Amino acid sequence: MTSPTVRHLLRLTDWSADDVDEVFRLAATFEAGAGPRVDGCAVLFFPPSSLRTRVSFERGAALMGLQPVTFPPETLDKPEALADVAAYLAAWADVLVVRHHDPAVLAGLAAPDVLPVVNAMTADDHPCEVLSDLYALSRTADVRRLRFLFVGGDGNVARAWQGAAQLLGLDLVQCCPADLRTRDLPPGVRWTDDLADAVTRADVVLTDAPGEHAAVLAPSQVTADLLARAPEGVRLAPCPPFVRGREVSSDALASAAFVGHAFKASLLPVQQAVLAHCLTS
Ligand SMILES: NC(=O)NCCC[C@H](N)C(=O)O
Repeated sequence: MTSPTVRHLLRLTDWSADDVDEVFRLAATFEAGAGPRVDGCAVLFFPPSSLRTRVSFERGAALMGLQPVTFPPETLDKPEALADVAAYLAAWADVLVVRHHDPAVLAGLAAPDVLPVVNAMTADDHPCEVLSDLYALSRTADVRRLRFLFVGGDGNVARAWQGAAQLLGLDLVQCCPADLRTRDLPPGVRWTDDLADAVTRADVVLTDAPGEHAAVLAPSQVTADLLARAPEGVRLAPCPPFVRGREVSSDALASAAFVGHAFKASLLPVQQAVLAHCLTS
């Protein structure tokens, strides 16, 4: 349970739909160059492999008045209690943005409620990524009326979409072989292994890197032929880093359905909005 005075973003299901609406409202103001200014310091933890989320958090923080100070996540892997780390950092920092594989590290930093902790990806969640895609979609559609098809097995991006579906009542189907599916799907989220059928009812097709399951997921590659079976106007938003010829084909990425590059531009205003929302609680 978090204190009412410190708002964290550890997982989307800790938030309310009103929080998401407020983040989208704030994101629109940041996009228009009129977002609130929040002077202070954001301490970020990112591995060297991070690209998009790190650039957009660092740039976004700087633009809104927060000085970004970035460390590798291993900085948090010392025997020192995470509550002590948070208590010391709170003297100079206003918010922590953390990418770390272990969600317990984020929970440990958040537990003393001395400053907000924002999840920039763990092994089992990625809320900012999904908020960004939903914001991009919300600019032209009512996301609650769209049908989402996640093509891929259990994982952090799958679970982030499932959390969003649970919170916002989204129509979401996971499509993958049975033994890769998420076991504890939230109420309302469905599973199928029939991709050719499921795509006929998909307005938004989502993917994630297959990790160690590339071979078994190869038949689930999203191709232009597959997308041709989808309703008109279908959008393909693969989670980067995607690989042509693995979870998506080159012709799918060259098709009009592909919105990936354009959608990720929203990481900047959405993450600024998340920071502002957490800092103004
Ligand atoms: N765009 C990103 O922030 N990357 C998401 C990578 C998700 C992938 N399942 C991973 O854990 O590396």
